[in-house]
Amino acid sequence: MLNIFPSNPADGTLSHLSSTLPQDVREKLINMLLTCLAGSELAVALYDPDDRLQFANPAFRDAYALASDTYPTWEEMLRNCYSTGKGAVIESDDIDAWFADISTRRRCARDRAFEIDLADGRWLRITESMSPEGWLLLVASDITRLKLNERLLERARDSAIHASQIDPLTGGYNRRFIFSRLDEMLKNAQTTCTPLIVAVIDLDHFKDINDTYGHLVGDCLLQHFVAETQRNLRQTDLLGRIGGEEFLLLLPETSLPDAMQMVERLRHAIGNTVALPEWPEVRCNFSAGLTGAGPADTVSSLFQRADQAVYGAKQNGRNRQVAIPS
Ligand SMILES: Nc1nc2c(ncn2[C@@H]2O[C@H](COP(=O)(O)OP(=O)(O)OP(=O)(O)O)[C@@H](O)[C@H]2O)c(=O)[nH]1
Repeated sequence: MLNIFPSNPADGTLSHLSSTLPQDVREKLINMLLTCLAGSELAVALYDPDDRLQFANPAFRDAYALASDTYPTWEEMLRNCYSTGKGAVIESDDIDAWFADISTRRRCARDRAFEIDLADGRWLRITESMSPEGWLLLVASDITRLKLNERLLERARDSAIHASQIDPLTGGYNRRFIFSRLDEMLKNAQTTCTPLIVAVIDLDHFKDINDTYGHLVGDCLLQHFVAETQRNLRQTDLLGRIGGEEFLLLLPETSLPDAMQMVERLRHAIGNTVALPEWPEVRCNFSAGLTGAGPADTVSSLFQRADQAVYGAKQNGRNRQVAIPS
């Protein structure tokens, strides 16, 4: 059934054609249009006001897995896609609920555009135009290449973000990221008058470990420290590597005594476990310097105080913590 031109076309273009062009010229034009559509990569279809397909070119039939002699309604066509797994991909466990949702957007605007993906992996961008009588023209172009480029760009963006935040050796946060979070957390703590504890943690005698066992063993110890610490942190706490064997730990909404208890637990847990089974004698001891954020603190003053505290811990014999209140 081909019924593109109703007996009294009200569509502007068709009226124009019918009123000004002789019958034979009109037929020639229509034939030419149909020939172009038959060979076009654009998928084109026309639905009548009852949403029944009245015309579809081969590209459209191919996209929606429609046999050449079928003229289903829009809903029949999509239900067929759903049940056969061909044509348009419909990701839903409940096809009726899916139709209820999608129907709220269909035929609501004269022109609209959207994207769909097909079971064969292609992506189409569809534009719909509706005539005043409710005839719906669909034109779809293949945007698979664009989509793939978009995916590549997204992946590149994600790995750039990852690289800008993550320390490649330990997989923990890097210096830039942890300091930017410290800035945010400090502002938040000062605005909300909630406590924030900052701890600088420095592994002890790390040079000796490198010198005795080699750099790779030192690397493994750094990885072990980060993994073990992260395992012991709350979700809101953050650890970042700010130097070779130096780390910054941020503990929001924590009092200084609680933070000291937590760091002490961590120091025992890490120092008492065998980090590297091949070298059971190698232990991961650290010194820590803690301080709390005050109302007048800046990132720099806070860090300097925590750094001064860790220096005190080193001076006092290492493998311990020193706290300087805000
Ligand atoms: N394996 C390894 N070593 C590193 C890395 N970054 C820095 N280092 C080493 O860490 C060591 C730090 O030495 P020091 O600053 O003297 O500190 P320390 O030996 O731990 O001494 P204290 O801090 O005083 O206990 C140096 O030998 C650095 O080469 C790294 O990514 N991997």
